[in-house]
Amino acid sequence: MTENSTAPEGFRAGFVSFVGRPNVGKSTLTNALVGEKVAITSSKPQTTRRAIRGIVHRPDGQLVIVDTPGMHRPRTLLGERLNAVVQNTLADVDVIGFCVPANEKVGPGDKFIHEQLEQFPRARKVAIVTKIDAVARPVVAERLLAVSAMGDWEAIVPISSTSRIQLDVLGKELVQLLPVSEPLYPREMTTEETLEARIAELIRESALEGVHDELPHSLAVTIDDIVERDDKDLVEIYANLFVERDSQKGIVIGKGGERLQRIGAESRAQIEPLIGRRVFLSLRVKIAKEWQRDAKQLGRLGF
Ligand SMILES: Nc1nc2c(ncn2[C@@H]2O[C@H](COP(=O)(O)OP(=O)(O)OP(=O)(O)O)[C@@H](O)[C@H]2O)c(=O)[nH]1
Repeated sequence: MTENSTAPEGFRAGFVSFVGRPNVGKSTLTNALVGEKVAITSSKPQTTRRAIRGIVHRPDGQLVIVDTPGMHRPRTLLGERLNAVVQNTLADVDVIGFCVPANEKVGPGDKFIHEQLEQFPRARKVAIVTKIDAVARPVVAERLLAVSAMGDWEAIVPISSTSRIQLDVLGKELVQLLPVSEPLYPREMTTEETLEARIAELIRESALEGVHDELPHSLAVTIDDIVERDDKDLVEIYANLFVERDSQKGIVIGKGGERLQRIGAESRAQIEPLIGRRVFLSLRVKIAKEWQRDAKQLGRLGF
């Protein structure tokens, strides 16, 4: 601590990343800890695309959460880029929270990811058993044992993000493993992402709601323009929804444009509180063929 320090003695700050198979609840956990909607959650796997930072301000420390996409074996170029993001992120964090869901057995997918963690010796490892609200206590105990048998952990913490069980305990455990440091970010900050990126993600989340199969990987949102009107208390947002195929375009738009309208209404309801203004939202659905495999297209869509 420096002479001018405003942080209390022993204050800690640093970077934490949650890893685990798709759908184990990493984004939901980030949101629950940060207390503001920052990462995409969806009932469909592999929807988190970007390293998003959520910042948890606690009296004892500051946790900067880097939310990584699910680690998986690359199949497309997009998959490879996601994994590159994961690699770069994990090489740099102080703590890795390895998440396994209480409502599924620890399996080969979990073991694969656990093995990858050896590449990051710098980070201290904590095991987190998520979704404990979804199972009976003996099942939680079984999972804790299985995780404990996998290796050495600084701590093993069972939690539920949706029922808010043990979140404070987890926060405390994570902070204790961070270096003693001044806060890294100002108090009022909860995320480092740009407003534009957050808006695009809210739209993407609404567009994915209730649709199935490979649509999650085949949907990208770009923002063309954000216009603040002088004559009214209104912000105009022009966004594009990119899909790969005609059939997917149909899914997004829905019968008579019904689904697209709902996507617009739902996104707007979330964007308005975010920017504190009334919003006019224009959504256009476009096809970018095979964009997942095309490096040029990926660059254009911001990956
Ligand atoms: N019952 C229960 N469900 C949860 C909990 N946390 C998350 N879920 C659900 O699990 C699903 C996946 O959650 P996400 O947070 O999107 O999972 P993720 O690990 O970030 O997924 P990817 O982005 O695909 O890597 C969602 O349907 C959540 O509502 C929990 O504590 N309890």
